[in-house]
Formats: sequence, structure tokens, C-alpha cells
Amino acid sequence: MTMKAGKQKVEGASRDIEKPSPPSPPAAPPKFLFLQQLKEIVDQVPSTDGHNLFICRWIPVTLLRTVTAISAPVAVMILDPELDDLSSTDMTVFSIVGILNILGRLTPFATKYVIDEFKEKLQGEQATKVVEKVFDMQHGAILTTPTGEFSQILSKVFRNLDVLLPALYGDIVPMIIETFVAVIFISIGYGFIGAIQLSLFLVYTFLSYRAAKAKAERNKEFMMALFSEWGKIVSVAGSYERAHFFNNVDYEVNVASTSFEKMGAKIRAVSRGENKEAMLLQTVSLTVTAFFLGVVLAALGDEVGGLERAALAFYFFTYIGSLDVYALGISNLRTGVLEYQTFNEFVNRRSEVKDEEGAIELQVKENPAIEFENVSFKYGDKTILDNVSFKIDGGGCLGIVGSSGCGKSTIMRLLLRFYRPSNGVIKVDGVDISKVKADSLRRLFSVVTQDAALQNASIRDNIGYGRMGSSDEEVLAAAKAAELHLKESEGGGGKDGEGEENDLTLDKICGEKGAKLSGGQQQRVALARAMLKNTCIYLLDEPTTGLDGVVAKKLQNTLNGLSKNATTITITHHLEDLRSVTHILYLDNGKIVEEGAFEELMKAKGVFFDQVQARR
Ligand SMILES: Nc1ncnc2c1ncn2[C@@H]1O[C@H](COP(=O)(O)OP(=O)(O)OP(=O)(O)O)[C@@H](O)[C@H]1O
Repeated sequence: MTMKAGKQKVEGASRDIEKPSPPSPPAAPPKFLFLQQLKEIVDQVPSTDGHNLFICRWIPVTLLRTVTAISAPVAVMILDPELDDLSSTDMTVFSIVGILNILGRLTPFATKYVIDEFKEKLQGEQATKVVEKVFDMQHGAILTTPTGEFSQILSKVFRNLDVLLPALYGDIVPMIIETFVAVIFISIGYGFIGAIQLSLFLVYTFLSYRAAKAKAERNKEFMMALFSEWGKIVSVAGSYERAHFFNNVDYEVNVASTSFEKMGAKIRAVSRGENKEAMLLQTVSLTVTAFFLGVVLAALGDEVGGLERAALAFYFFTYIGSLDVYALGISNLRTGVLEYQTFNEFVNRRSEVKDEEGAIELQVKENPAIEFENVSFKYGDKTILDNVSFKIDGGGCLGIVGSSGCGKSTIMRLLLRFYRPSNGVIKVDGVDISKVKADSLRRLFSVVTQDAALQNASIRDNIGYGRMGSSDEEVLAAAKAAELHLKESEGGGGKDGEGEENDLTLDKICGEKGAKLSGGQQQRVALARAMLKNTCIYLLDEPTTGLDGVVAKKLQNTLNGLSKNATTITITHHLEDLRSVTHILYLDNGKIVEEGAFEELMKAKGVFFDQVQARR
């Protein structure tokens, strides 16, 4: 590969001065957000496997509940019986009403059973959607969220359906159906009483909703505190070695116990507030509703007989009992929707680098060229890359060096399109990467980063992750290429470094984040994974970190050999490793301050030369 001198810009002459954009005012919450979110949740239901069966079971159970609830007053209204002269028809109908009322007591259990079975399916589906959303999030947002906080958010949305579905399908919708059916019958039989019942129901619903909203807002406050405090508590597990290295066990315990205390204080504050407002509002409105219905019954005209009065009283008595459960359902629904909203706020920090409309598949026939044209990038207001331009011809090998934090890895992230440059264009094989499908772009890269990011699975699975469905022979060949000698490999293997025996096999479990392997072994598994993918662009960010000298040297030879078959970018602090690369960029403060081949830079006796000398 040859670097074209004319294309290389050491310093951009016409650099855009990027001013921080003024903070935008907070967006007003959309109107009827609750209903929108509820619709979003309910809309998911029909897509769920088993939905039709659920509806088939739920409808009869709900109808039974409605029929049961209104059976007594409707029977009396239709039959108009005389208390001291009951006919055999009256007796039969009243027996049926009695049986219905006994069955009616069982409907909450039946509803729960029907919902539970369906909920499991929906939870499974929703969990999948949740994880898909996570992979659609902003790179920075996901990386900077503590694991403990993240796990809380995920578990909350999963548990959320436990509350939400029974509230909606078990308490609220059946109560609304029951009320409207009852109001129709009672209006037919007693005129104004139906209208009064409907008005009281609507007012009660409104007040319960307000109480539920206040409670949910407080719960949200609690939830946010819980997420971040829980994140701190969970991080204690990861502090084991650090705490002992620095004799800071007391400090770590204190961090966790302070978080527990803060959570406890939040719980107390939330429940105190709840008692004061929400519960008071709900209790008062229930009492007022009961009182008015009582007054209405007492005010019925003389033409309404004792049996009718008793049937109506019985109905309103049980109805008021159901109202209490209904209010609890509203409260649970409001909380459930708010939790869903909180989760959405988290995952909706979507990647800004989505595929554009009409994005094309990037297809390359041979090793592609890579080009940065006047690329600038900021994290927030902080400029990380400032007008960077370079080009690697197809099959070329570029080394990127520079002080820590100068923006080397950022170049890699921009190339993989995790972020969008604030200025400039990045091209792969001559195509602007913002115009292509991200999947087709990423398919071209084999990546090794400083963090091996291993799964808690076998070495076979970890290497095989590079190309799913690979055979053991292919996995072993990749391991060998990465200087990871497994026992199953040809010639006995099982040797590390200068021939030290190891116990590595394909079945060896790597542990959480590779904890059961040494740092160097983790790094070689990560390399083998990339080598198994074996694509036309290799991105190597400190690929020999953590390796002993002999293995590092062998591996470096292998990596140097890669450049014959791929376009390669190597980021490293080991400057001597860059002797064979075709071109080196020296970055400082987001700018290219020196560039050229190794020997050219040594002759120039600039910063690169100083760094090489300092390391000798
Ligand atoms: N997600 C992020 N949000 C905000 N700033 C970030 C983020 N990631 C990195 N940075 C900042 O961007 C700058 C460049 O980071 P980058 O990882 O590119 O450095 P680097 O040159 O690869 O460093 P090193 O050699 O230490 O790996 C650093 O100052 C870092 O603090």
C-alpha cells in the first residue's frame, strides 16, 4: 500500500470552528401521554402468540362477572314478585341468581388464571423486544449506565406486566363493562338512578385516576433513586479486589449501606405521601359514592317494593365493594404505565446513527480503501477529533499512535458508525458510510479491542461467536493463529508462552467477563474470535496488551501477516510494533501532528522519535 502524500492533511486549513449549540428548552410532555403509552402497551397484546385463546377465555369470564353482578336487581325488575306470594318461576329464577352469585365469587380467580397463562407468553415476547431496543441504543448511553442500574431497569419492565395486565383485564375493563350494562338496565327500570350511578362512577374514576397519578409520580421518584442506589450496591461485588488492594473494605461497605439507607428513606417518604393524599382522596370519594347511592335508594318512590329495594341495596353494596378493587386497579395501571414510560425514556436514547432512508448494502469485492475527509467529532461540547484526514489504500496497514485520550479509539468508533462525525466524511471503498446499511458496513470488520468482552461461556463458544456455526476444526485453527494453544489442537498444544503447560480446552468455561482466564489468555481468545470472522478490514486496538514478550512477538508477526490479506488499522502504545506498517498517524489533542512510515518518522526526529527513544 502507498499513502498518497497529496491526500494527507497534517493540519486542516479551512477548519470549521464548532460552537457549542445552546441548550434546547425541555420538551413539554405530549398531551394524553398516559393514554398513548397505554395504547402502545395494549397494541402489543394482539401480536402475542396465544392472544386469541386468551380473548376466548377472558370474554366468558368477564361476561359471567357482569351477569352475576346485575342478576339480582334485573331478576326482580323483570319478575316483579310479591314477597308473600312467590311463584315457582320466581323461585327457579332466584335459585339461578343464587348459583350465579356463588360462581361470580370465583370469577376473580378464573380471571387471574386466564391472565397468568397469557402473561407468561407476553412477558417472553416483551423481553425479546426490550433486548432488541437495547441494541438500538446510543453507544455512549449504554456504556455509561452502571450494570446494576441497567439490570434494575430491565427487571422492572419485565415485572411490570405482572401488575399491568391483571389491573387492566382483571379489574378495570370488567368493572367498566359491568357498570355500563348495569346502568342500562337500571335506567330502564328506575330512570334517574341509572344516570346517578353513571355520574358517580365517572367522578369516582376521575378522582381515583388523580390519586393514582400522584402516587405513580412519587413512585417514579422512588424508582429513579432505587435504580441509581441499587447500581451502587451491586457494584460492591466488582470492588472485591480493589477494596482489599487498598484496605478500603470499610469504605465500600459504607458506600453500600449509605445507598440502602437512602433507598429506605425514599420508601418512607413515598409511603407517607401516599397516605396523605392518594389514600385520603380515594377513601373520601368511596364514602361519598356509598352515601349518595344510599340516599338514592332511600328516596325511591312508594311504587318500588321491599324486595326490589333489597335487591338494589344488595347490588349497590357489592358494587361499592368492587369499586375499591377498581380504584386499586387504576392505581396499579397508572404505576405500570409510568414504569413502562420510565423504561422507554431509558431505551429511547436511540442511536443517532440510524440507517438513512434508501441506505444501500455496502458490497466490496476486494480489500477496501478507508478514507477520513476533514473529520471532526465532539462528545458533548468537548472536541475529540479536529479536522482529521487520512487515506489507507485497500490492503494497506495504518498505525495510529498518540497520548492517552487523544482520540485513537474514537476513530475506530466513528469508522464502525457508533457515532456520526460532527463534520467531514468517512468512506470505505469510496462509499460514504453514512449512506450504507450499518449491518453491511460492520460485516466487513474484524475487531479486537482493549476489553476482550468475553461471555461466560466455553472457549469454543467465545471464539465461535466470530462466525456462528463454525466447526471445532475452524475454531481450533483460529485459536492457533492467535497463539492460543488448546489441548485439542494439533501436536498436543496446551502450551502457553515459552512452553508453559496450560489447561485450556474448547470446553473450558471462561467465567464472567473472562474471569477464569488470565489477561493474556482472554486477549488471545478475543483475537481468535476476530480471526475466525476473518474479514477484509482488521481493527486492532492494543491487540497485544497483556501478553508476555514471546507470545506478543509471535502474535505481532501473525498480525503483520494479516495486512497482506486485509486492510488493517492498529492502535497501539507499543511503537516498535509499527515497524512494518505502511503508514503511521501521530495524534495529539485530536489532530494529526505527524505522519509517515516508521523510518521516515524516526528520521524526522519529532514527537514520534522522542516517544520511541523514551520507551527504549
Ligand atoms: N462515551 C464518552 N463520553 C464522553 N467522553 C468520552 C467518551 N468516551 C471517550 N471519551 C473521551 O474522549 C476522549 C478520547 O477517547 P479515546 O477512547 O478515543 O482515547 P484514546 O486515544 O483511544 O485513549 P487510550 O490510548 O487511553 O485508549 C477522551 O478524552 C475520553 O475521556
